Amino acid sequence: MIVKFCGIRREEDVEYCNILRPTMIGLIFANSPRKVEKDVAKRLLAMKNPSIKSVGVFKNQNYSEVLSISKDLQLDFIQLHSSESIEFITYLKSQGFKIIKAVEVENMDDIERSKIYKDIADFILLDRPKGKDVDIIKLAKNADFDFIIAGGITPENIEKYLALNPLGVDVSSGIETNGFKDFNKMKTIMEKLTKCKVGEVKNG
Ligand SMILES: O=C(O)c1ccccc1NCC(=O)[C@H](O)[C@H](O)COP(=O)(O)O
Repeated sequence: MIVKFCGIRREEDVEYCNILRPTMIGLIFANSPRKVEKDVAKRLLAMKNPSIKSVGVFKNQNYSEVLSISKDLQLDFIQLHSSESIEFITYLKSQGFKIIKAVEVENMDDIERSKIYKDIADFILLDRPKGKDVDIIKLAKNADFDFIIAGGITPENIEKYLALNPLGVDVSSGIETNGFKDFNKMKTIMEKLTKCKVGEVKNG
C-alpha cells in the first residue's frame, strides 16, 4: 500500500514523516496555500529520510518550469494535474522521472479518460477537484485499472476509501489542524494502514 502525505511545507512536517515513514511526501509547487518555494523545498528534501520518495506537485505551470524544478531538486516523482500532452509526459520519463498522473474526477467521462495514462504514467491518481462536492468513492468504484485514491481522506473515513482496494492513498487536508500538518492525525492514518503493508513503491 502506497501512502502519500501531501502538502509538506515545514521542517516539522518532514520530522513527522521521518518518524512515521509514509511511502512518499508531496511538495506543492502549484498555486496553493500549501505552495513551497524551490529553496524551501530543497531544505526540506535534504532533511527527509532517504527511504521516503519525493513528489513534486504541478498544476497549470509551463513545461520548462516543471522540468527545471524537478531537475534541480532531483525529484523521484512528478505529479501532474493539468492536461499535459502525452509527448511531455513521455519526455519527462525519458529524463528519468517517475510520473503520477492526477486526474481530477467529476464524472464517469473523467474515469474513462484516465485510461489513456495507464501505459504511460507510473501511477494514476484519482483525485477530487478542490472545493467540489464530488462523490469520488462512488465514481472510483467504476475504474477497471489500478489507481491511487485521494480527495477528502481523513483518519475517520479512510476505511471507505480502502474498500476500493486502491494501490495507495494520498492525504493532505485530512491530516491537518488549522491548516498545519498534525502528527496525531498522520499517526492514526499510518496505524490504520499497518495491516496493508505501507512501504516500498510497487509497480514503480
Ligand atoms: O493540495 C493542494 O493544495 C493542491 C493544489 C493544487 C494542485 C494539487 C494539490 N494537491 C494535490 C494532492 O496530491 C492532494 O494530496 C490531494 O488533492 C488530496 O487532498 P485532500 O483532499 O486535501 O486530502
